[in-house]
Amino acid sequence: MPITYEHIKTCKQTGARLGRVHTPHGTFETPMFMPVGTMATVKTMSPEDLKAMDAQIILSNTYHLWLRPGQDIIEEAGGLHTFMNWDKPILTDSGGFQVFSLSDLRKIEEEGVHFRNHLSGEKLFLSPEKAMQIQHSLGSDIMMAFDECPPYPADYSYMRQSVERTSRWAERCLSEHHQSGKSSIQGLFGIIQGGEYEELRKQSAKDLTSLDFPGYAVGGLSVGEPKDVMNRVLEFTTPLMPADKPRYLMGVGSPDSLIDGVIRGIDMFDCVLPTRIARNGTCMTSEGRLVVRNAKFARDFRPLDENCDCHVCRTYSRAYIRHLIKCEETFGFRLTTYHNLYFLLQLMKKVRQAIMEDRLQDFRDEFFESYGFNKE
Ligand SMILES: Nc1nc(=O)c2cc3nc(NCCN4CCCCC4)[nH]c3cc2[nH]1
Ligand SMILES: [Zn+2]
Repeated sequence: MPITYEHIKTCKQTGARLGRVHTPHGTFETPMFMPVGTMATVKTMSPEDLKAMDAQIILSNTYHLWLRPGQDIIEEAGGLHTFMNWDKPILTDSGGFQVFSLSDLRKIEEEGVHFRNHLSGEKLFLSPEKAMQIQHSLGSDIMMAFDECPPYPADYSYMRQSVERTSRWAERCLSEHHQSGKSSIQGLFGIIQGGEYEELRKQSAKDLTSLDFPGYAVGGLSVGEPKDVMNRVLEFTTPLMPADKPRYLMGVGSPDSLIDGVIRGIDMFDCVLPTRIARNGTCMTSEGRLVVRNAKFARDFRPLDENCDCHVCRTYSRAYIRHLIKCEETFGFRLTTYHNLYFLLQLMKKVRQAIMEDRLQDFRDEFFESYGFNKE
């Protein structure tokens, strides 16, 4: 069993859990945020930067690495860990979401998905088996099943058909995985779909938990639905997921959504938000978002966040970082990216501490107050 979950405690104030996930490349504590390294790099960060900020696991993408450089090159390099010089855990998304969000979709069939390469326009085909073969070549510690992430909103009948097909695809992923001979060194998580429909979430959870996955994700969220819809879906979905296995909410990364997801029983998160907004000069701080490229910071020699102890905040000023961003200097993007990732990783460390002290609801209220979120 390459992936195991160790439950440490449940917060007495909320449903939040403290745990550890053991993988072939090491253990990470949960609740945990995963920096996204789509093209085998967390944009502008080195592995040393990621270790300095105590990132314990990163995410990469099957779809992108299949297209460029190709999984055969990465396999020849000895796998993704060696290729990118990251010796801690790696989770790879299966390509389901990327196909639907990046390519002009041609057709979803029982066998798989026909679409065009979003770079070259060439016709491509991705199936559950192919998605598993690519992830086996990459050698990720945690692989994701190949699923359909339906658009939001989607009507009930479409969603039901999609859930049933995703469940059949999950079975095909599992059998491909067991036939690969890699099931002792790589783990596979199932992805629960069903949109905002409780009956379909129940059906999807029943189908997938009847198959023995070492962990489960909640898919089909963070696709444009309002936050209260996401929170409602989590409230009736996480109780359907095994308590003794990791629960992963895909594509979620704003500070309020992370805290609210943890309170509803989620252990793992990933999102491009911190790294993406960093590259347009927007920073997450304890007092809310700070758009450092704004002219008002031209002579502001304070750190990005006066409550942050990261290397960037101890060394550089808003004025200097604003200057670099305005000049499109790569070093500027490195500084905002480092701080944003550090901010979210520190937030998760404070969340784990609050769970240990049974005060996560209080922590949520304090954080929302200072960050400027409404505390509804
Ligand atoms: N295999 C798979 N299945 C999903 O249902 C899924 C659902 C997802 N939902 C998101 N949302 C990403 C939202 N992100 C927010 C910041 C800007 C870019 C988009 N990523 C996802 C990835 C996913 N991967
Ligand atoms: Zn900082």
